Amino acid sequence: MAEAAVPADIQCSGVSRLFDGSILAVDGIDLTFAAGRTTALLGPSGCGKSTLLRLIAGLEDPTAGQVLIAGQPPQALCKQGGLSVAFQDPCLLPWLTVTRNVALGLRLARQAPDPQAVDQMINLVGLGGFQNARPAALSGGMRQRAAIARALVTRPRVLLLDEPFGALDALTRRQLAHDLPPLWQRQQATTLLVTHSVDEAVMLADRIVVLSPRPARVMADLDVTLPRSRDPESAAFRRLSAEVLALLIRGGEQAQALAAQ
Ligand SMILES: Nc1ncnc2c1ncn2[C@@H]1O[C@H](COP(=O)(O)OP(=O)(O)OP(=O)(O)O)[C@@H](O)[C@H]1O
Repeated sequence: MAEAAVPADIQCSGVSRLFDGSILAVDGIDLTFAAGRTTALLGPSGCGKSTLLRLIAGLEDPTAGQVLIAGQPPQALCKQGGLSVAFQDPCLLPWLTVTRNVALGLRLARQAPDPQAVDQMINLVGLGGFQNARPAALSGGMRQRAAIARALVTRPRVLLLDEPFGALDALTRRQLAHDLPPLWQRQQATTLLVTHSVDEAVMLADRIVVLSPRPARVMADLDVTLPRSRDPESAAFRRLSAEVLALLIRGGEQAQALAAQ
């Protein structure tokens, strides 16, 4: 199995999304995500993070502005099987084994069957020995490992992750956040990670974009220059975490002050 796909940059120009004529979820986002980098999107609950990710995935259309991936609309990359999405809910088909659930990723991306790649990916995510298990026989963390395997087996150029570890207990979350990111970093997919966890963002991302309370606007955009193999106990890590947390809190306070006017 080839390790890396050809990366693709993502360009959001003036992207807005209005729901039901009055709920502005995303407002005029101008962001470029460089090919092959991992960006964490952070923001308060309900601010529009998932909407922005869905717009980039081509699952929603913007009401203004446009999203281009490698110069094309997202739907073009989807049709070529170059874009994978993983959500908080692993969305496995309960009647299929792990192997067939992961192989489904290739089918949905219109790629040729590749049993060897499927088996290799299952082993890489740490599910070796569970190829014939059905989702009901797996723990929550194992199901999420299978979902990530399904997303990565296609070697996507763009990987969109919406709180992939969000529904897991703290220990499992930590374990998966340790085990799985090296796999997508090795594939060099352009990765966007929506998360509520400041520490997860600082641990995994090359860049952190902090969004304002709804409607989502870019409030801060930081490069994470800490070397890889980051130590969450180090002074530099703690300093950056505190800085990002302060930005989030400040954004929430500003929104409250505006609402009270
Ligand atoms: N299909 C829809 N129809 C109407 N409103 C919607 C729709 N999808 C999202 N919204 C609204 O848009 C806003 C942003 O929602 P979104 O799910 O993008 O936020 P989020 O930041 O991902 O939230 P959370 O962190 O809690 O998952 C919310 O007010 C939500 O109710």
